[in-house]
Amino acid sequence: MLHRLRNDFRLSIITLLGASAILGITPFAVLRFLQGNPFAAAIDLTILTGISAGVVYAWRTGDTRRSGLFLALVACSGAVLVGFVVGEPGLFWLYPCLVTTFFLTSPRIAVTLNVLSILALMVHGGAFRSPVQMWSFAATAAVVSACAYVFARRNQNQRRRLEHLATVDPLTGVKNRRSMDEELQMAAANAERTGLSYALALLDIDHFKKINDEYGHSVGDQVLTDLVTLIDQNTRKSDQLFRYGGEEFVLLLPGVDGADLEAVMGHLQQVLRRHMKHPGGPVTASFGVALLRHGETVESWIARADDALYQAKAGGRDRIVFADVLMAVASQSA
Ligand SMILES: Nc1nc2c(ncn2[C@@H]2O[C@H](COP(=O)(O)OP(=O)(O)OP(=O)(O)O)[C@@H](O)[C@H]2O)c(=O)[nH]1
Repeated sequence: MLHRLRNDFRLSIITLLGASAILGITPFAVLRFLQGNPFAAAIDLTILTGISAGVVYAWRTGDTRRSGLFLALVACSGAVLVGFVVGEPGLFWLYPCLVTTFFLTSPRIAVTLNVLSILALMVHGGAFRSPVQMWSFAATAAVVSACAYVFARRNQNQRRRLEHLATVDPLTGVKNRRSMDEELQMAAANAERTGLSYALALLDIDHFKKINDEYGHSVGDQVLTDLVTLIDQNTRKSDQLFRYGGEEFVLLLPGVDGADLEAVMGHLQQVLRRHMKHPGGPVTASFGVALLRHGETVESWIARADDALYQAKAGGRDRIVFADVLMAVASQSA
């Protein structure tokens, strides 16, 4: 439970806001009932039920996007209803809601909800003693919303930048090993569910250390970025390339197997041979390819591709070894 709270920002916000709302609203529900206003108490109780349902849904399904939106809707409509029924004292409840919406849903939806809530109270008008009070309320609510919007946009941009830094290799711009782990797990789960075939090609540039040593690191870096560009230009949109480490890459190919897979890999090898160069001549790569087996773990899948790559290197490099046919395709002379 603590692990989920620590790793899922929106779930932790939903839980915190849910708990605060329950603690904050419950005494008012009781008070309003005791003061002889059962209608207002019933509204508070409905809001509490809605918030609790949203929190439970978020925990059960992990779908914090929908539950966040639902909670923002409950909070805003609840605050507006309280304003209608209780009048002036009820208006104060809208302020925490105007801020909360930005934590629960996207800034654009939050702004829309906030504007609609403020307008609803103004059009109804019953909660205000005078037009001056109504316009003061509108102005202060708009300022609170604007500040929360600026803060939320900044927060969203920073989170996106952090996500990018954590998942993308800065040199080549392809996804890094961390994202690869997630994508391969998703591929394995999808294969179990739909029966779609998935191939994994482990690709390693040959004698890369020599290129670095003889021509410098910047030439080595250029070879790495050239390789990524060439693979990007010569694979399907659904294929995904990851930097596995150093000069090693993983290419994930969904929906291809058998002779088609051999053709795709053969074509890729030809393209790299023809176009990948350094100042001293052509650059080649070795490939280990494995198809995901039924019920196989991602670790075993990678290990089989790694074994195949090892065979390709041991067999003389610049070749493709398919783990599944246990046969080296000696394509050096092709
Ligand atoms: N330029 C550059 N070099 C890197 C980068 N990451 C790793 N390397 C280098 O890649 C080289 C990998 O060398 P090895 O593992 O010996 O592999 P190799 O020389 O390609 O030999 P084989 O794979 O057996 O053909 C090392 O010299 C690393 O310093 C990088 O981002 N840029």
